[in-house]
Amino acid sequence: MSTEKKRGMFSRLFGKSAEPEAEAPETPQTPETAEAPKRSWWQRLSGGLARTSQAITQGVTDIFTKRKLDALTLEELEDVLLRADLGVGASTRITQAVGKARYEKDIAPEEVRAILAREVEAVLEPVAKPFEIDEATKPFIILVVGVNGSGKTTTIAKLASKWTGEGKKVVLAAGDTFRAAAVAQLEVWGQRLGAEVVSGKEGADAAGLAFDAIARARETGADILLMDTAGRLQNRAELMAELEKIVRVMKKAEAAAPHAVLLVLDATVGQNALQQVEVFERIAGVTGLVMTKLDGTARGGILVAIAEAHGLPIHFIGVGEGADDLEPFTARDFARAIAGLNEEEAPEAAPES
Ligand SMILES: Nc1nc2c(ncn2[C@@H]2O[C@H](COP(=O)(O)OP(=O)(O)OP(=O)(O)O)[C@@H](O)[C@H]2O)c(=O)[nH]1
Repeated sequence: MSTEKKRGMFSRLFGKSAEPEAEAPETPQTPETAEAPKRSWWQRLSGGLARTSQAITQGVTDIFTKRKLDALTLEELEDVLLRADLGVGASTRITQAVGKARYEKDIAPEEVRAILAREVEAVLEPVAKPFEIDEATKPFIILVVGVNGSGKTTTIAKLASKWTGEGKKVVLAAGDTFRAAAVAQLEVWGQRLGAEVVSGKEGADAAGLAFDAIARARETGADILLMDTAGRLQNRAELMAELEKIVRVMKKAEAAAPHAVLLVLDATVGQNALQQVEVFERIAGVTGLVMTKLDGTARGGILVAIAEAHGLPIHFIGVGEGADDLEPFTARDFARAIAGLNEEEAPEAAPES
């Protein structure tokens, strides 16, 4: 990505210019101090998933308004789910579950959407795992991998913002040594967030940089080391070999490293994401997924297909470019949002006896 683009990305993330200032601001701008009225996570999630949920709800309404539930309407429902990229397995199962409900009878579109939400939640629940940082392991070393432009650097900035905001000491390693713009950008973010950035010269060996970054994070008593890497297509053997080397060298510095390997997936790439998971998992030992750009697609069901196919934990999802637009993944909220249901009301507190 060009330097210009990266600058735009910075201002979208933190509402500020990406240029380092002559004088550092007294209080770094964080999402908490930004002036825009804060939308709740549900508002951002349902807003971000609007394209997917509209495609599904419109499809369901068109099919089931004034028509009974039979083989033809079920087939049409399955097509709507496949178009939203939920994958064959989940689409077939959901369709069967709807079929069982009221075969040969009328069914309201709302009822279909409720069944859909329930079934999607059942697929996602086992993979919706909070990202855990072992506090006893310092530095906790996180390697961030993915194809070009999937959102790695943005995700690192969002996570670093979250964790520095919680008072954790974070070191960033600018492992995308191919692009000077990426390194410069991470340095600006580091400055803003008060996180040290370890970087090398353009074209420097990324594995060597990883080794140095671990040493530096240790020296400075950091809680977390977030290691960025260059984007690489999963079918480019030499780039995947370089990634293998990064992992190998990290282990020389710290036998248990990396403690977590996050694969950042761009939801807009559709079914190709399934292959990305397979290759990155094999090469780098991916421990969990971050799915970005769910706001940029009507095919957000891909997350369901990935959950079914791979069973890897999904830790975070991104539904926009702002620092607040990345949140821990929860199966129920996601399922309700793509089925076009409302936010679930908090259960009322039990009356005191
Ligand atoms: N709409 C939207 N855009 C996002 C999201 N996450 C990241 N982006 C945008 O995606 C673009 C690429 O993000 P980067 O973080 O540069 O991606 P990268 O993986 O580091 O890219 P390379 O270093 O080129 O491999 C930027 O314009 C980001 O603002 C998201 O959840 N929603």
